[in-house]
Amino acid sequence: MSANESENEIETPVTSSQTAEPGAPAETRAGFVALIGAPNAGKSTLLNRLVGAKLSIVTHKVQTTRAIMRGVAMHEASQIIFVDTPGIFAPKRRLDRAMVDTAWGGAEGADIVALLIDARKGIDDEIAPILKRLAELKRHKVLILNKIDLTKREELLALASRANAEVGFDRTFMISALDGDGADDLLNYFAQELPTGPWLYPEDQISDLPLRMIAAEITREKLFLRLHQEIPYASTVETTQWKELKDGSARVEQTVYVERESQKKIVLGKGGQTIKAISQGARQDIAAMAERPIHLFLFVKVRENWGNDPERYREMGLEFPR
Ligand SMILES: Nc1nc2c(ncn2[C@@H]2O[C@H](COP(=O)(O)OP(=O)(O)OP(=O)(O)O)[C@@H](O)[C@H]2O)c(=O)[nH]1
Repeated sequence: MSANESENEIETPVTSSQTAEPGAPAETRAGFVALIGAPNAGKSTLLNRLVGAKLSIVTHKVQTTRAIMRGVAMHEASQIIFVDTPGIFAPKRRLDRAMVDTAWGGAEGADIVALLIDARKGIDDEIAPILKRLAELKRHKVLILNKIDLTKREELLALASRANAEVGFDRTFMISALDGDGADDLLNYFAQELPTGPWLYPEDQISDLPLRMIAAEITREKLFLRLHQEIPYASTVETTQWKELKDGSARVEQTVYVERESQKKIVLGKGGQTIKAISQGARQDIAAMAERPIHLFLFVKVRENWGNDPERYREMGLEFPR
């Protein structure tokens, strides 16, 4: 483990304007799909199918942001970024209830909102309030009835018409996330419907992107636990490198962005003590999350006006510009 304040050895994070690389198909599309579903509706199963392996790791959710990146699917010339909006379902604790509006904010920022329903369960007490709220949401909306392998056709049709009577979805899909039935149609649809524009993430980072983001969130948490009085909320952490090493460990480089030189000094602490302690705590948690030993390198950089740069937020996929 080491903490380093030098800026020279670090890769420059790739910005979205750089991601429309030569060789990429002419008309690229990219956007956010908010996948909402009750626990056990089959979200993870569906995402694993659409995005591919490596996703299971992101079940360790970080509940501090409005929308949580769950994975990125590349399909033809489209980059489909799936986000989760935790807290929409079953807000039991008071804190959760307070988070519900925030969670819906995540859905509002997405290009497409997709509601996944376990067709066997139908519209129960959990789903009914979600439908009500979705009806008011002015967004591109999609209904996905899952587990059709366990459901009779008549029941599916009845369920589809009932849900559509309430919400008026732009499209309804009937799928089995488990055996893959209907998954390709869904992927084609998302790929076609997202707005045209450059990809938001470089292709070679996609498989470990969720890991990178959760790792950044862990370090940010350590930073704020220690320095919340001195450091403004706008400060942030980005994982700039995640490299799997042959011995099964990973080398992770992160940059802590602050707005002023004086804040950089605070983050570093006397003789680098503060950043060392932050790094140590973060390394342990990242290693536990990624289930492998981690070599963590932290850098501190001053970036003025960071908080006002919406492009930055979008690039992180966590907060949507309004
Ligand atoms: N038969 C059948 N089972 C499915 C299907 N999709 C998911 N399942 C099963 O339903 C259960 C829940 O699936 P998950 O993908 O873990 O559900 P989830 O919505 O991600 O659940 P949370 O992580 O709690 O939000 C698992 O046992 C899956 O195997 C399907 O299409 N058919």
